[in-house]
Amino acid sequence: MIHLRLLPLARSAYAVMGLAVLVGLSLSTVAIAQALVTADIFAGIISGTPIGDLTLSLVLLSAALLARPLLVFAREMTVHLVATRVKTAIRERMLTAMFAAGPIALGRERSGTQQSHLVDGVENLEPYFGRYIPQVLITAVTSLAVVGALVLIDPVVGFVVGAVAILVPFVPRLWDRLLAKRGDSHWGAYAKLNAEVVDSLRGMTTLKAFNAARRRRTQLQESSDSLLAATLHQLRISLLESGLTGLFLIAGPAIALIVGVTRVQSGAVDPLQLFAITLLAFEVFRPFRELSNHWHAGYSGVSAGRRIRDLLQAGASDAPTEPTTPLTSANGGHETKAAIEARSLTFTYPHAHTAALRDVDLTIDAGSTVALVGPSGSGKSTVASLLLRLAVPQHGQLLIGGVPTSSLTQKQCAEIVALVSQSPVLFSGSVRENLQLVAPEADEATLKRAIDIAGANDIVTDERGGLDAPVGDGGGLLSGGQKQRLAIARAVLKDAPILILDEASSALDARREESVFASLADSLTRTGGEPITTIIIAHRLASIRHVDTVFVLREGQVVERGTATELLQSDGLFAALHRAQNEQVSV
Ligand SMILES: Nc1ncnc2c1ncn2[C@@H]1O[C@H](COP(=O)(O)OP(=O)(O)OP(=O)(O)O)[C@@H](O)[C@H]1O
Repeated sequence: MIHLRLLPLARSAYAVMGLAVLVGLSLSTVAIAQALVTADIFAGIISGTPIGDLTLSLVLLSAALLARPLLVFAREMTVHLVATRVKTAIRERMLTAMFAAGPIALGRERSGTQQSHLVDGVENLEPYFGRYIPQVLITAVTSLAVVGALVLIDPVVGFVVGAVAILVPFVPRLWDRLLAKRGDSHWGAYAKLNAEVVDSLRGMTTLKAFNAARRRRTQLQESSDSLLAATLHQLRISLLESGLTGLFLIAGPAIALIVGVTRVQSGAVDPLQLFAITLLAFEVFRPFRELSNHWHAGYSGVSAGRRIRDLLQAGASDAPTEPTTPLTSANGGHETKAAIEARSLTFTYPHAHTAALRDVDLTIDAGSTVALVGPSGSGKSTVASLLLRLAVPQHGQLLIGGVPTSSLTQKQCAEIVALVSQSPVLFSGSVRENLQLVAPEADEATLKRAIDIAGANDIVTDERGGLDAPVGDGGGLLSGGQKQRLAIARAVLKDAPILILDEASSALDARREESVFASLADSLTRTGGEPITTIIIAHRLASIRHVDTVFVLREGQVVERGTATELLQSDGLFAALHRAQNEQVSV
């Protein structure tokens, strides 16, 4: 059965799949030729033909025997080629779609599940596209041709064999729906187990700290049992189907032989032609046997393929992929690139019931330093996400340099905005590799300057290995504060017009935080000499007392704005938060 809706997943490999079909057909032609020549030799031997007269047939038989392994080799190579093309293209498309969809859209899908789709799911497509689909065409053409040859030898035998051959692919179709359901639940159970394993590995410290490893193990055991049950269910149906198909494949040649014998007895067929009938009947059903084998191997690919197709469709973002609005020319100069404005900005996360931001109006001048403060969940990080265009507002506008983010590409926004998030991600490798991720061309001096500004010199001491000091998996060899400072250095290196520090220094002690901010304020001008707009999202209010403007958010709305001194005097939410923090400190 061909799933037409999955076929576009293999569009980059259509030509190689065509080649695989050609090689398969050549292999079938050689097999048929071998059957015919063998039948000729048998008939010759039985009828007492001198061996010399069979020389040509013997040479042809030898040639067929030599050609078959060569063609099998060629088939395996083309299957590999199809697999490589399909897998590379799909993984590329999936990654592009996942990047386009962004963390907000993908946030509901577990990382381990995404990993299963990307790795094992795509791997499972190999037998489907590499072997099964070409084999469908090879089977149709070969069986039809051989049935035609049988009809030429004897129409009755030919039609009977043809009728049985038609039944072979149709009977198992009765199971297709059930098999699809079982395949889906098998893939679902597999992806769930994988997601739980990934979660457990990532959360190993937490599990140990809360003495929850045993409970987690029980959970994993349960998921593993469900996977086993789903595998066995699927296997049972597969075996039933294989058995039935196998029965037809044995019965087909047997029926051909029985009909052939009766035709010989009735004098309609020459007894010597019985060899050709028998051997050709085997060739009618041989491709079906291969098709059945590939079907079972490829079925996991069908279940995974459906999920992959859904994921690709979900990732089809409405974001422009080509810049339609050049930021600089539209707004006459570099400086304006860093100006930010929100007009009645309203945003609700997918599947959320309440808006994270409601009717927000704010203006941030280019080159200024502002702070977003407010209680947890008030919408501060959401502003950062929208500036990076991880989503666009449902109502109102967010403008960068006078251009709504909805008219900008994600790439444009990523070029303009450097974000240090609450939990920055470091990649396994050295300090240098992590920094060069954003500035591949940066020389030693530039890297060291960024590290200096971020106050991260203790990470690159000679004992650690300097810039080549390893950071460990996810930055596991660094302390929380060191990770944050390295992430700040990385953002500084990006040299973007807008820098957002989202709780970027929460793990630093107050004195070090102050010194990092002071050093940032002193040095933050872009390479071209333009000042950088800095947005600081912070809970520790003492650290933002020098910013130009403080915006106070509550339940998605800006409820206060002004300098820290003005806000303290007005005795509103900011002053209340400030008092609460001071009380905590004095306790
Ligand atoms: N990916 C998401 N999907 C659904 N809702 C979300 C998502 N991210 C955040 N929210 C919700 O949006 C609201 C604003 O969240 P946001 O992270 O912007 O708050 P915040 O002010 O930065 O909080 P904090 O100070 O705790 O970091 C919260 O109610 C939060 O639960």
